Amino acid sequence: NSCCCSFEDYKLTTEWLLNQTSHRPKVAVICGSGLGLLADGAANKQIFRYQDIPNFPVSTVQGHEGCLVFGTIEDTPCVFMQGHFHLYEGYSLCKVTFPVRIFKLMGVETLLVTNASGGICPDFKVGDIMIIKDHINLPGFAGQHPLCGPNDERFGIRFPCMSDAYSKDLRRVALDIGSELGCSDFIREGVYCMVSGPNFETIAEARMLLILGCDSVGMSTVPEVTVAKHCGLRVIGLSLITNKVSLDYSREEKVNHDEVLEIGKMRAEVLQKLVTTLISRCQQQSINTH
Ligand SMILES: O=P(O)(O)O[C@H]1O[C@H](CO)[C@@H](O)[C@H]1O
Ligand SMILES: Nc1nc2[nH]cnc2c(=O)[nH]1
Repeated sequence: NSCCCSFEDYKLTTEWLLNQTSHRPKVAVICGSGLGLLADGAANKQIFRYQDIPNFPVSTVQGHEGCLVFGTIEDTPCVFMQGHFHLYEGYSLCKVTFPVRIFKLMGVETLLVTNASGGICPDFKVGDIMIIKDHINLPGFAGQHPLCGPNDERFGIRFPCMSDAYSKDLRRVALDIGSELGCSDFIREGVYCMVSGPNFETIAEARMLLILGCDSVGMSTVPEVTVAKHCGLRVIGLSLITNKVSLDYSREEKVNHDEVLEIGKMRAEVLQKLVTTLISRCQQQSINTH
């Protein structure tokens, strides 16, 4: 379970990208299932397919295009991952989180993670956008953790603090933008729980997650956020509630991945507006605090 990538692997990929592009991103955006279109608003785009980037994993899931897109949003240089990686694809957590350390070495300061998740909180509706306030690393409890193995001090310390994983300042900015855009009635805050997948939850599992304090559940994001915090990146997370997780044996609806992607399309426009405004404010905030 220890890391399969050496510092030289990270360096090689970083140097390859720095030689191929003149973009020097400050914000990295990870686009979750069906959310690759978040990159559409960027100008001066330069696109790399994952399969052409040395050491990069490739996307194997529908709704994950498998492209790294460099570009600018207003004046902020950004990089978008159209598709990310999951344990259930058979990747080690070292591979799942590989791009985060590349971003760090390229000079990125802020990571904006997005994903699709199932709503556990009974108040949540399909199409809600949940600003991630905190997470529960369920695979981590069982030893599936991206920081297991020898610690590389060049990235961060052995025992990183995780009590402030999601920037309080950026969460407030995201809430403000939501209200400016007139979306307050479907913007929420909550706790995201990662499970390994690939099956969706049984009803008993969903009930357990509710008792544990989870507001939504998905199969990603937590490893990337953990590695990002370890290496000192600022993190903000948005989770699109694509379905309600069944907590009741009498409910007949059955969740499927097509429905997850469909809700992504439905909320595409507003999510894109939220993300682009957030990126430009992130950068202003970072300038003001330096
Ligand atoms: O977390 P992302 O990849 O956005 O997508 C979520 O949706 C997929 C299942 O439909 C899983 O990959 C789950 O993690
Ligand atoms: N585990 C899990 N992942 C999801 N991704 C989108 N919806 C869901 C869900 O209901 N459960």
